[in-house]
Parts: sequence; C-alpha cells; structure tokens
Amino acid sequence: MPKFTKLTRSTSGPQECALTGAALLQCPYFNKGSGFPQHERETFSLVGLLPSGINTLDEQARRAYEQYQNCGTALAKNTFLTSLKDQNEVLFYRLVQDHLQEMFPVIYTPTEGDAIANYSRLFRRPEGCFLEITHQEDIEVALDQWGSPEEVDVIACSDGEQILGIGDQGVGAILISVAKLIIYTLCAGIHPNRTLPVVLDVGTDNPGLLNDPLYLGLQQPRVRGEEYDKFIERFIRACRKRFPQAYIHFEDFGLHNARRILDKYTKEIACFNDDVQGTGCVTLAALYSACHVAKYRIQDVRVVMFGAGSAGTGIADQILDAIALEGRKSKEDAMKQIWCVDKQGILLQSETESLTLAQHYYAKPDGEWQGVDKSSLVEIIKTVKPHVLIGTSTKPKAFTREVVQEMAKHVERPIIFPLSNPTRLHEADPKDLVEWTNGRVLTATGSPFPPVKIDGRMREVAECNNSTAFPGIGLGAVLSRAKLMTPAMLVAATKALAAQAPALQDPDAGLLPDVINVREVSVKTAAAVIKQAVKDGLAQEQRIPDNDKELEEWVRDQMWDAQYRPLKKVDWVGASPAALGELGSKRAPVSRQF
Ligand SMILES: NC(=O)C1=CN([C@@H]2O[C@H](COP(=O)(O)OP(=O)(O)OC[C@H]3O[C@@H](n4cnc5c(N)ncnc54)[C@H](O)[C@@H]3O)[C@@H](O)[C@H]2O)C=CC1
Ligand SMILES: CC(=O)C(=O)O
Ligand SMILES: [Mg+2]
Repeated sequence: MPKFTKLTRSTSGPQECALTGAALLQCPYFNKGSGFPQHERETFSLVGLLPSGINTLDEQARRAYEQYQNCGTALAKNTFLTSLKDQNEVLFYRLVQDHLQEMFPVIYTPTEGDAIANYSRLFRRPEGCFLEITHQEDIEVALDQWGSPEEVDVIACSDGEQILGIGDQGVGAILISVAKLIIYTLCAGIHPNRTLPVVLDVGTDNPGLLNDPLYLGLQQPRVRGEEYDKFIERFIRACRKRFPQAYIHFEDFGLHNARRILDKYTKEIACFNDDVQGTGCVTLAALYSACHVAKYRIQDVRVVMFGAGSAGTGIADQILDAIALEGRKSKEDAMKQIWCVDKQGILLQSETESLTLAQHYYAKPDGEWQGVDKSSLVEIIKTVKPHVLIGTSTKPKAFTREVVQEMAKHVERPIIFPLSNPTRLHEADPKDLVEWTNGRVLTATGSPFPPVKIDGRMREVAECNNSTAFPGIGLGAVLSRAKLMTPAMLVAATKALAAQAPALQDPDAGLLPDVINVREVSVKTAAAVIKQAVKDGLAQEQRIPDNDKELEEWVRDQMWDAQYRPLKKVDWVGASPAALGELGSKRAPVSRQF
C-alpha cells in the first residue's frame, strides 16, 4: 500500500479501459498480448483472438529477449525494439529495464544516431508530433491532438540541426525527441503516456536529404532568422496555452540557436536545454569526482574545452560557476582558468564578431597568444598546462598521443573527457589514454566504453552523458511543478549526482554513477531539484514533504514502473481519453492513423 495516497501521478491500481477486441490488442498503452489473464480475455472480448497460453510479464520478456538476440545488427535490434514499443509498451519498458546496460546503446547513442540518419528509409509508422514552419497556423491544431491540458508533463523538441554529433538530420529529429522521452521513463519513471515528442521541421541543409526522393521532411533549405524565431515563439506560446504544466526539453538545436532560445525562454517558463545544461551538469559532476580522486581543488584547475559549441560552452559555464563559487572568486577571475578552443584554435578577442554570444565570453586577449601557434592543440596544452581537457568537437582522435603526453608532463593526474558522440567521433579511446599516461589519466566518455585493464586491475570508464542527469532533473521539475528551471536547481542536481559517484569510494570505479543504478540516482537528483525549487519559492505543488527521507519516498511513489495493471471496463460513450488509450499517447489516435 503506497504511503502517499491520491498522488496526481500515482501509477498503481486499476486502469479504466473502453477498448475491446482487436482495437484493444492494437493499443500499445493497454495491450498485454499473451499476458491478458482469462477474466480480462472474457470481459474485453478477446476470446478467440489469442492463443490459449497465458504468460507472465517475465515470461513475455524472456521470449522478447530471445527474439532481440536473433536480430543480426544493432540497427535491426533498434528496429525490433521500436516495433515492440508500438505493440506493447509495458513489455518494451520491462525488457529494456531488465537489460539496461546491454540495450541502452541500442535505444540511445550510438545506434539511435543510425536510426535517425536512416529515418526516411526505415519509416513504418509515425510517432510524435510534426510541426512545419510552412504551416505555423496549424501548431495549435496539431498540439490539440495530444491530450487535455493536464495530461502532458514533458515535451521534448528538436529542430534537428545538430543531432548526436551527426549533424543536420531534418525531420528524422523526431526520433531524438522520442529517445530522450524513453530515457525519462526508463531512468526516472516519468509516465510514458504523459510525454510528447515534437519535431520542429524548418527544412534541412543536409544535401543527402535534400536530394533523397524518399525524404519525409520539408525538402527545402533551413529557414533562419526572423521567420525561424517567429515559429519557435508560436510553438512555445501554443505549448503554454495547451499544456501549461509541461516542462519543455530542447534537444540538438544548432550552435546558433540552442543558446539563444534557452536564454530567451529560461526566464519565463520551466525549460531546459539538454546539450547545454544537461551536459554541463553531468560533466561538472564527473569533474568533481575526478578532482576528489586526483586530490585537486576545483577552484585551482585549469581547463581546456576543445569544441566550443552548445555542449562545450554549456560545460564551460558550469565549470566557471563552480570555480567562482568554491574559490570565492569573481567570474572574471574564474574565467582566466578556462580556455575554449574551436575550429580556428583558441578563441581570441580580435575575432569576437564571428563568435556566438556564449563563446564571446571566453575569448582571450590576443596579446597572451602572440608567438604561439594558437591552432595547434599540442602548443595550447604546452602553454596552458591544463589539469582538465574536455572534447565536444566531433573531431575524432583529436587527442593524440602527443597531446596527451604533453598534458601528462605537467600534471600528475590528467583529467580527460572525450565526450563527442557517437563512438566513432570520440576525441580519444580510453584504452589509449590509459596506455599513453601509464594509467595516470582519469577519464569518462560520451558513449559507453568497456573497462580498461591497468596493472591487473580493471578501471571503469564512466559514461559522461547527459542521460545520467536530465531524467532526474526533469522528474524534479515535473513533481514540484516548478515555475522555472534555475541555475541554483541545476547546481543542486549536479551536487546530488557527484555525491553518488562510485569513484568517491573506490578510485578504480566510475567517475559517475552507472546507468544500471540510474533510477535511484534520479530519485536523489529529483529530490535535490525539488528542495531547491521549494527553497526558492518556485514549486507550485503544495504537498511536498519537507523531511528528506519522506521526500525521496514521495518521489519514488510517483515513478512509473513497467508492470501490468488490472483493466476496468468502462463504456465507450463518454469515456475519458485515457480510457480510450489516447492519454497523451505518442501516436496519433487510432482513428487518425495513416
Ligand atoms: N556526452 C554528452 O552528453 C554530449 C555529447 N555531445 C557531443 O558533443 C559534440 C558537439 O555537440 P554540440 O555542442 O551540440 O555541437 P555544436 O555544433 O554546437 O558544437 C561543436 C563545436 O565543435 C567545433 N568544432 C568542429 N570541428 C572542430 C575541430 N576540428 N576543432 C575544434 N573544434 C571543432 C564546431 O565549430 C562547434 O563549435 C557532438 O559529438 C555531440 O554528440 C553533445 C551533447 C551531450
Ligand atoms: C548526448 C547528446 O545529447 C548528444 O550527443 O547530443
Ligand atoms: Mg543532444
């Protein structure tokens, strides 16, 4: 019996269902397949539509796992899982939860990147909400299809310009919104039917897609400037009107839009840019634990950010704040410890006109770099002697042996995070980093890597991916019904994450919590965010317990878990959208499929 009764987002107890027969079997929200018990088969007119054997969810998951294993490639496995989700949502989440470590790279980076790149080729059934810049007047009509105002908790949206390190993928970006929402459910128990994936189709500059006759998005160059801003504004206003409680997650926008959009809307609504803020939080958490192992104080470290785009400057901002806070320094002084490098080399003040606003901040006086080849990473390392080198450049193998060994000459424990995704774009392989530094390196990577052997011991390589941070942060925002997502709430989340790093206990363990423990990690992250929201007067939810232990229980009680719930039959006439299987459903309602 749950301790907290009548919680809005409670997910136990019977579900009302108005569907029967074949329509019920085709509704992934209710469908249990061979798991329907006999009495439900009779009540819901399923007699004759299923083989007589009745399976438990565990048995079904075992069968599905065998089928999964028979898929020859990672992409085939990804397609299999997509179609399983389309048939039986509970079974999909149960299967993935049971094999999280193995399946995470298949439903997320790197394989999801391949699925996105092949979206128009692999397309079977639409999932999510498609909004086009050429039909802005339809935004509200389109959103109206996705449930009543209180039924959507999280909206993930992308314009597809910089997907997972593989660049412009146009309308295929719907799948990054879908994947991020799946992770909210898997890793933080956000109810899968209270989320809405959106693609903001503004065209594409990807020549492959522009010339592909099967491409499904707007086959025109990307719209930019005023018209683009007007589209985003209309979308945000429509979301506020239609789903006033929804927390908006921005994903994989291009360099010139990601930060601008976040800066504009973060002051007025609860929103979050995952590449900027999620990556910033998780990387700072990994840095805190690396500093613990290396016995560095964060306020003393010198940092080189290689690749100063959305993720790079987002991380730099978080580290900057931490240096200033922990060292009681001004931001100007803290800034002297961070060097941002982009395609042209170190960012310099003479070039500020060509820099984005976020980069502008980090540009160095030209005088400091006279006589140095500021475009050579080795020279930069020689000059700066950094403790920390972070890659978000999409330039594979940029951290060469020479770069790494130069760094290791100046510091005892080089901290090196190659974060570019997918795996083939990583700035370095952890195995090489360990070999080149005789095991002195402390590393974490953007996609999963196996542990590395050092002197007969295994050193874990933590996955430093925003997926460790954003689910718990979002859960905190949703449960507290936070009015805004503030820097203080992100600091609270980062500290909660850092406090759970296995490396705090064992220096060979990961610098961040493992994906396998992520649900419990999310509980603590969410609790930290909620506490901060309450403290800052930003929580609209009235019933938040003030005792820490109770708060965590309250969070756990509202996390959706992959279990079958008993079905209660209700009449079709007058049935709620939920009973018709339309509750925030990620597909268009059955009647509107094409
Ligand atoms: N591990 C994680 O959680 C995350 C990883 N990423 C990864 O980081 C990478 C960058 O993503 P975003 O920042 O969103 O993209 P972005 O396009 O905003 O930034 C990339 C930056 O790298 C620069 N760059 C390109 N070639 C370079 C080179 N040869 N040397 C130095 N800089 C170079 C670009 O000019 C740009 O400023 C991607 O691979 C992405 O998958 C992004 C977000 C989260
Ligand atoms: C992980 C992520 O958000 C990215 O690579 O864009
Ligand atoms: Mg991203």
